[in-house]
Amino acid sequence: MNRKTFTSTEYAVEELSSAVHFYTETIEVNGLSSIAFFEAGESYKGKRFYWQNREKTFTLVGIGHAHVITSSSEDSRFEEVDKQWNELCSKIVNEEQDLQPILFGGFSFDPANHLSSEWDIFPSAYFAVPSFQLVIRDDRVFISIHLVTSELDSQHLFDHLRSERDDLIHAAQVKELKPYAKPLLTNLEERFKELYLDAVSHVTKLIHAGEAQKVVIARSLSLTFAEDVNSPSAMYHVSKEQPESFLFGLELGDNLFFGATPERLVKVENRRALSTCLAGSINRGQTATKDQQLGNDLLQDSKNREEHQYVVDMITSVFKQYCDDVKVPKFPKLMKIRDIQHLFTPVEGHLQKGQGLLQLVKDLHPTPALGGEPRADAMAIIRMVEQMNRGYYAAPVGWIDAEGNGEFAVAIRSALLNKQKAYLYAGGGIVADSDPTSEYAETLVKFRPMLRTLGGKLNG
Ligand SMILES: C=C(O[C@@H]1C=C(C(=O)O)C=C[C@H]1O)C(=O)O
Ligand SMILES: [Mg+2]
Repeated sequence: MNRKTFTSTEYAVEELSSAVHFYTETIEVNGLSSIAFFEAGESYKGKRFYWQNREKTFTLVGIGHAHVITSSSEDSRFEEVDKQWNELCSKIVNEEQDLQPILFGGFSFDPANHLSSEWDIFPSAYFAVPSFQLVIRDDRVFISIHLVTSELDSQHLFDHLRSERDDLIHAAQVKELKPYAKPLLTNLEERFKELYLDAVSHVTKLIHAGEAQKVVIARSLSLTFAEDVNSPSAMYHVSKEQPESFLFGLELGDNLFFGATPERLVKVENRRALSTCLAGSINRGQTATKDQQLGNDLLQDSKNREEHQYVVDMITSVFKQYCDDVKVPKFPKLMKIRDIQHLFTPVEGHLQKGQGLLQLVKDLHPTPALGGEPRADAMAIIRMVEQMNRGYYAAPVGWIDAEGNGEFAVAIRSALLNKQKAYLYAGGGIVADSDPTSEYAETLVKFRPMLRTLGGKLNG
């Protein structure tokens, strides 16, 4: 068995030995709840993941690790993940199967940020091929087993996995999903609130002085609960809170990084690439008329249009390097989700030969929706003024298959849960005209879905 040994911060990059084989087997089963399956894998706690796309046409759950791919590199993590994944795929034994194994995981926002934080055990890239993989695609449910091994007699290992798979399916089918109680919150702290307000006003000055055009500044909340909150209940609640979003959950040790994000970074399906420019925000209205009025105000607001346009220009220019037939609508539309409305512009194109999803992720991250413009200046300013480590917040999270299809979302509207503690993150795009109190108010709205998920509330 090819095992990796790593300490909390350093992850070894291992070459796969030539004797390694990657065995897979997929069966189709009758209806199964994805959350019940995730929960059935409780003995694999710390080694599970969950994903559902925005359209709800694709759900993915991973239990256990057949193989882990990580990187602690600052500048070649995307290439390392890509290379190791391609190498592993070349070891697939039974390739004729329709359903290929999937690699799921995420990257940190800024690997050059070395501030010690709640994210310390997360490497700059962390991906896994699950031992047991559930895929629900267009209402059909598939369960796969994956085994990466160099043992000559792998048959008994595989038989063992088959019987575990049957137990997982059985547990997920017979167990009634109990409506989990919301966690009981005992403390909520706005971390570094004053620092955040100062940072926003400082950044507007830097922008006036020509140091950058846009910089996204974020802050965080720290929550404490009466008891440990488990991952299945967190995933259950988040799936109820913001249906019009990508749902994701990624366990590592005692942590669950999870959220409900409306923002797609990039999707590749049969060489067609899609991205979503999302930036510019306003509240939802109390009535339909008021809501429409707010939406129209947002569409015409020059500060928000400016925040948005940097994102459109940047994503368009990356797409033009990688794709043919790039299409970008001239004007943004509204994306309305439960608590907030955003300006959004879809960008699409046809991937050129030799280009792939992870290369696009590398060049797109961070877009000016989460970093700023120009990118390098904005990142330096964020490192200087934010006084926190974003960890995986605002960074790419998603999956890729053996054919290079896959999708990455931008992990906003998210939280890091660790037993009795959770950290929530939210930010906003600062431009020359930004005002600290309205930016603060915008983050309050962006915290709402994860706060509700975790049983908390903030006024404002
Ligand atoms: C930074 C966040 O959201 C981003 C910032 C937005 C804005 O400032 O208008 C809008 C959508 C996102 O791209 C967040 O939710 O934390
Ligand atoms: Mg904004």
